[in-house]
Amino acid sequence: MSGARLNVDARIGRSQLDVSVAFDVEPGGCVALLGPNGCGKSTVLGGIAGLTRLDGGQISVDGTCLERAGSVRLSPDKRGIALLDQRARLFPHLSVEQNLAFGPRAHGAGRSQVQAIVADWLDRIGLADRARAKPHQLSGGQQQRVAIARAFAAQPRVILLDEPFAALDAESTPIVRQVLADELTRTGVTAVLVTHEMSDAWQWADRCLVMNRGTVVEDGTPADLTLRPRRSFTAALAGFGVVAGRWRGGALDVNGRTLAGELDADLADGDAAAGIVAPRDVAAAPATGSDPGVELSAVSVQAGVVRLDTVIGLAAELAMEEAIGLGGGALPQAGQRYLLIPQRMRIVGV
Ligand SMILES: Nc1ncnc2c1ncn2[C@@H]1O[C@H](COP(=O)(O)OP(=O)(O)OP(=O)(O)O)[C@@H](O)[C@H]1O
Repeated sequence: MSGARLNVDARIGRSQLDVSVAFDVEPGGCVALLGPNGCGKSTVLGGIAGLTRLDGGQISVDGTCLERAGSVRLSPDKRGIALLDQRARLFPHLSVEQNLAFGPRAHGAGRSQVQAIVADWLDRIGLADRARAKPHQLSGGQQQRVAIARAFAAQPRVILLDEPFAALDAESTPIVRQVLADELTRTGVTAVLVTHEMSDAWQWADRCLVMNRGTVVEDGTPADLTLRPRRSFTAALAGFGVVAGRWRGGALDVNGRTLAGELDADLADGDAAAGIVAPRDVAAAPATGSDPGVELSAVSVQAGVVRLDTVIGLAAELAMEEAIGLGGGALPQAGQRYLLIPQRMRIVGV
């Protein structure tokens, strides 16, 4: 099995939103779709899988048209595309082995061949001793492993992954991630991944598309988006501090307070804007009588680095000693007020 080229040009009208995206995925590539809730990511996957009808555009795999709005429309089972989402959606009345046998049998594999494929998969997902179990007798993580195996056993040309780990607990997540990572590497299948985690994009995707209100607003490699995000949503995903305000008089106006920064977007005076700054580029000082500073919303410590988050979205990272010095002998606490001074802020569109 190896990946196919996927061409997507999908326009789908929803009551609240018009979704319109176009992108290609190289054979064996993985594109991540990121974006706020309700921006249309799952709708795009539904369009590719054939679950949602296109109102415009077309979907092709290796040059073969699967759907062209208003003319061609292949049913989901004829597309060679697997969709894996948060819920395993196994056939509830079939055992694990029968679920796994479904795809190969539909592809016309003979009895002994199907048995061999199923045995191989059971082994690979570590569930050989649960072959006869029904889905409801398995944990959520085990069901998701079976769902991954069932999807790959059908030898898809493209796999669509819609937050496949979102419903799993902390114990199952690494196991399921490993199974999926192994299969993506082994098969080289072309993939589209919907995720809310930048770390997933780093692990799997060669390209990321950030969507907002039905369209792609940012497009780049995981490194591009992490090093130089151009939208406030992407910046927040990448761990930047983000301060919302308006671009006014050549600076960012945050509730009447002015923050200086380098403009990195095409903004007109009065437009909604966001200041984004890496927390390590923000200095902190005690609030003074003349400047009450901002309220800390959270204080967290990781590997000796203290992160101060504020109610306006600005964040600072300090060495432990510095933070204790700032707090007068103890770590600063949420609810206290400090001055946070961005050294190198960029101002982007929201
Ligand atoms: N079956 C449907 N029929 C009509 N509208 C729908 C349907 N499913 C979703 N929508 C609407 O389409 C829009 C996009 O939803 P979609 O689920 O694609 O967003 P999303 O980016 O995947 O969100 P999330 O991150 O919350 O999963 C929303 O306004 C949603 O209410």
